[in-house]
Amino acid sequence: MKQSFLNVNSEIGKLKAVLLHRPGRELERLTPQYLEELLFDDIPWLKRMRNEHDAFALTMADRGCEIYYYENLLEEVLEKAEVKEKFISDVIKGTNLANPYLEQAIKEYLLSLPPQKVVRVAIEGLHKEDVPNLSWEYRLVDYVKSDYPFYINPIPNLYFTRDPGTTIGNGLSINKMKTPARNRETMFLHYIYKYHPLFTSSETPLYYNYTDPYSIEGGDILVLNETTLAIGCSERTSAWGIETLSQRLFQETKIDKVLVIQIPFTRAYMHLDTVFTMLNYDQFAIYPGVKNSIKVYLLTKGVNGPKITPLSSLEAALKQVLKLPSVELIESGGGTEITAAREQWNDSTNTLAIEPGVVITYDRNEYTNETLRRRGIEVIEIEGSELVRGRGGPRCMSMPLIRENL
Ligand SMILES: NC(=O)NCCC[C@H](N)C(=O)O
Repeated sequence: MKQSFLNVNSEIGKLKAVLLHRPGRELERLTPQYLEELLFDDIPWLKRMRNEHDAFALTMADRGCEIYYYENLLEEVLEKAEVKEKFISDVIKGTNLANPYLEQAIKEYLLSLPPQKVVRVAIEGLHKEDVPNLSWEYRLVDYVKSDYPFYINPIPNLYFTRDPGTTIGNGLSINKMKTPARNRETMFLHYIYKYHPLFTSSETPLYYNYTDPYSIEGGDILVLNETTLAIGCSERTSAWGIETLSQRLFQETKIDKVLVIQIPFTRAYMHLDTVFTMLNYDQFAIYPGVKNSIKVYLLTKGVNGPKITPLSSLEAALKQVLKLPSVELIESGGGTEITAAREQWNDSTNTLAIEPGVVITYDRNEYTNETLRRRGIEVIEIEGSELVRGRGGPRCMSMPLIRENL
């Protein structure tokens, strides 16, 4: 068996392959009423959003990175009839239709569609108006739920490909999402992992699965180097999720240290990478508003689970685990509290390193970008006026599959 297709041993090695999702009609199904449930704060304009996303993809491609898209990989996987049928059953299982007759009617409808259309419905959702002639045995639940517009919810967060899956070394973590709004995304990744030739023709260890009980999301996982991860303990990533993944990595891989960075549990910084990212060997971006509330713990191999050691400060912890004489924590926002908070909300700290010292950021975060440049970082700006409305930046919108080793 060939060695794994995946290879990510750092946050900053030259990016060679990445998994993206180009925003589609699922975004046009957001209405003010369901924004909170679907984890959005605003309604993006899809046409411009897609242009911005295409420019983001091109920026990476121009620097030698191969781009894979969820939609294409899924379509290829669903070419096999038996996989398509299983996939449709799993999509339906994840809905709350609550009537087996309705489930059966929707299953039959989806089975009649070609793979491309099934994938589109699985992403865009199925609005009641999409299938006006659907008929099934009506039960009380159908009357009770008649005001709800969807049979299958759209999944507008799929373009934040960072969160459902994480490449760690040559293996994969298919993450367990905190909220139902994002569960189907991880199910997609599981189908790709299980059935796509990229994975079936090689050996890829799986360290975590979406069926595991404790939540852990990719925006919280940073691969600092070959032997060290940082994992945010956050609104989305649970302490038990961190222990479980760490224990498995300690047993099965070269990883022997996990730096747990606890941040405030709040919507504005739902993942570690919304306040802290790696820019270069010894340089990091940090939102100053969390500096005083961060707590840090080191996990190492232990007897009944990882050994846990509280550490005094993030800076000291990074020096210790990376064996560096000094590290530079560069504060976002250009030195003003208000600007820092405003730019953090617009993902100033969510930088994506595409090689050491070279990052992609949103152009709107002028003060942070200027600060990074003054510290010697090459900042490549992309437009993100629409993309940002989902509360994520370049790091959130990318799942690295391959990075060159440093
Ligand atoms: N890594 C990230 O911070 N991803 C951003 C996710 C935003 C999305 N609307 C969410 O709330 O899950």
